[in-house]
Amino acid sequence: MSNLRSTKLHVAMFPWFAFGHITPYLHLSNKLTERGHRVSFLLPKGAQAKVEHLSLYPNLIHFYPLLVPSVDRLPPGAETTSDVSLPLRGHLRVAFDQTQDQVQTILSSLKPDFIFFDFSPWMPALAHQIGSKAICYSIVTPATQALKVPTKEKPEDMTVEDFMQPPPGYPPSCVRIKSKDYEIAQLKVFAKALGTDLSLYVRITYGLIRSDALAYRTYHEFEGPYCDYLRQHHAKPVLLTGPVLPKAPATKLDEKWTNWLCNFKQGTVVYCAFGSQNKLQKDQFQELLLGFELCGQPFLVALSTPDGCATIEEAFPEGFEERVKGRGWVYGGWVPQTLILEHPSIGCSVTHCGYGSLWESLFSDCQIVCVPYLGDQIVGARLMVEEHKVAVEVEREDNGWISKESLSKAIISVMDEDSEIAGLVKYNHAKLKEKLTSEGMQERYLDTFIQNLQGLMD
Ligand SMILES: O=c1ccn([C@@H]2O[C@H](COP(=O)(O)OP(=O)(O)O[C@H]3O[C@H](CO)[C@@H](O)[C@H](O)[C@H]3O)[C@@H](O)[C@H]2O)c(=O)[nH]1
Repeated sequence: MSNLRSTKLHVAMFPWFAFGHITPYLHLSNKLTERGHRVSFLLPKGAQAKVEHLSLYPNLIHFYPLLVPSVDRLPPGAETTSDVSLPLRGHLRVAFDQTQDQVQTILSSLKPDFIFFDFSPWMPALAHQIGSKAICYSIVTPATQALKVPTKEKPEDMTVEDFMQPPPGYPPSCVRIKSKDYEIAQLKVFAKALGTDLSLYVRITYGLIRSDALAYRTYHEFEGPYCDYLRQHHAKPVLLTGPVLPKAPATKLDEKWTNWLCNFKQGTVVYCAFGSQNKLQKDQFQELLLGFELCGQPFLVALSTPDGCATIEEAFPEGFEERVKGRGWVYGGWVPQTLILEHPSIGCSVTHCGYGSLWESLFSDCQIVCVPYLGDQIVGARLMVEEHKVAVEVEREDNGWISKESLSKAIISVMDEDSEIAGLVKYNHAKLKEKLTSEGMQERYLDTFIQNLQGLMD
């Protein structure tokens, strides 16, 4: 064992061509190289310049740029999901698969000990051919994958109806997909083949089935039963890295934000952001703003400009700016979320429950309101609301619409100090946060993760 522990690993990373995937893979790479291991990182050529500043150990993290082939209907030069609208994502996956020859040439010469991948079901065969182990490293909550383990011989045969029922042996849990039109529509997106491409479900599931081990960015203390269920169902090791959030930036929150936030009492400002991918329709955007207005609290909302509008101001509801002057700020760009969540005036995080934002909200002292959009975000919200009871979820209408009353009601329910639910989620959140932020926990998880990898080596 002591020999194994001193073995320095060489890990290759090949995440899906999306910054939401590349970034967490890079955060893990930093943690591996901090311990003296070596990382070879394969990514689209143009993406390298956008992320290499995140690499903390440039002497141990080596980037290998890939040329993303031009594929029918893909805009020229498209490399990542940021360059491609939702309906064309299937074509990007085709281009992603067509990098296989380049990937094979690079990996065959590197012969890493491990290859981490998520969306390339062909990777395990390639890895085994060159004597590497294939680790399916998922950047979303494992509870999502536990709910959707294939219960038919072929993942292709799974239907949306199959996903509505938890699979046999699924942990006793309230984490479920609800039979509402909106949630069913999200499942359909996941299960439907796009153009010539496999469905996302089939693509991911074959990766899970063929890999040597599964890895997740979570703690057993947060969603242990789902990890255990996956281990049992797939009959292979399930390794946990912990959330691996990057260290808070050394910089302080800019005056632009602090000057405004300082106008408000401690714990009163509602912060809202929906991650890197969500673009709302103008009518839903306006309704949400009216919901913030209605809740009566000060608010800082960072959302992208809705579809079809040139500026964020153009999308404001009639008279909104005047009415909320001095207590509401709607910002149409990128904000320093982790620093904002730490500001003492912030008292509530209204989040889409992307896995990164979910962890950041959990590690803050804010009350949490969940507004999930995509499949894994819905499951993440259920974990927070139904399982751990640390948050509330905004009620949607069957078709997915969120009314101003519904948003405002959810915010008031956690911000009104006299409300029973506010006290309950605050108490549970504080208890869970204490458990998840105990001294040295993240580093211990990473040490164990690496030992487990070393144990997988022949
Ligand atoms: O104005 C902003 C908005 C976001 N962030 C940061 O950007 C990251 C966003 O990550 P995440 O919360 O995971 O959201 P998305 O990028 O939208 O998430 C995509 O990737 C996630 C996995 O990482 C999935 O769970 C989601 O479904 C998928 O939409 C977080 O660290 C935020 O702190 C900012 O700093 N400023």
